[in-house]
Amino acid sequence: MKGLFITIEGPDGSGKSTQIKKLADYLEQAGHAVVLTREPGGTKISEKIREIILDKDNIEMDPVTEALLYAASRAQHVAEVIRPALKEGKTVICDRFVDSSIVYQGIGRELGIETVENINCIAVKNTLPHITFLFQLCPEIGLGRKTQQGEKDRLEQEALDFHQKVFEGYKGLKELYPDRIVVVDASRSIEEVHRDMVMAIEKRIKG
Ligand SMILES: Nc1ncnc2c1ncn2[C@@H]1O[C@H](COP(=O)(O)OP(=O)(O)OP(=O)(O)O)[C@@H](O)[C@H]1O
Ligand SMILES: Cc1cn([C@H]2C[C@H](O)[C@@H](COP(=O)(O)O)O2)c(=O)[nH]c1=O
Repeated sequence: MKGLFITIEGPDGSGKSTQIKKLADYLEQAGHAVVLTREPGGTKISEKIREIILDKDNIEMDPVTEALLYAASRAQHVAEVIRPALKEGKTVICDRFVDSSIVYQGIGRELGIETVENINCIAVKNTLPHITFLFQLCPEIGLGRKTQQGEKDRLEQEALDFHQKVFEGYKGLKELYPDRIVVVDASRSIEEVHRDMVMAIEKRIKG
């Protein structure tokens, strides 16, 4: 794996998509060949799986099915987009990755971290992020930011209690993977958050 693999994680509405675009612009201007992608999604098959998982009609889905669908979408994404781009030395920035499954399915749906890690082991093999920005923002603010964005998807429709578990679950990730996780206070302005991310990336590249 020659390129740099960056992932952005955090609760719904914490500002990930906003920051990813800014980070991609910054890195492109600094001369990186950037691939910007997201999960679930990033390939034709993975986007079709996304439609099933996030269907606004909210058809009941077993948590194991949900975890396997996220992992299936990820397997295709890693094989078709992420791994080839990294091999070519590109910088991949991905909006969510395995950590989302650890937190949403492992903790939110209570499948357990180990079970979700095992499922995803097959999907990603050894393609893991070098640096993960972990956005911290309580669900009341995050979901509040999203209220103007139209109909809620299946996960966003979950009760506040579920989103609270996700928020708490994310807090524990730094302890699990201390080397690659950079915690970001996402309650600040867009520019302040961007500045922090640039500083962390520069440190990582120079280091
Ligand atoms: N730092 C910030 N302060 C205030 N509002 C913000 C900030 N960052 C993003 N927003 C706004 O919050 C909303 C959600 O942001 P964004 O779509 O980037 O979040 P997200 O984490 O990608 O959400 P999701 O995971 O649900 O897709 C948008 O309307 C965006 O303009
Ligand atoms: C990758 C992944 C995502 N999720 C959840 C998190 C969000 O609620 C949605 C994705 O929507 P977004 O607008 O693109 O953030 O799916 C999950 O539960 N498990 C995962 O592995």
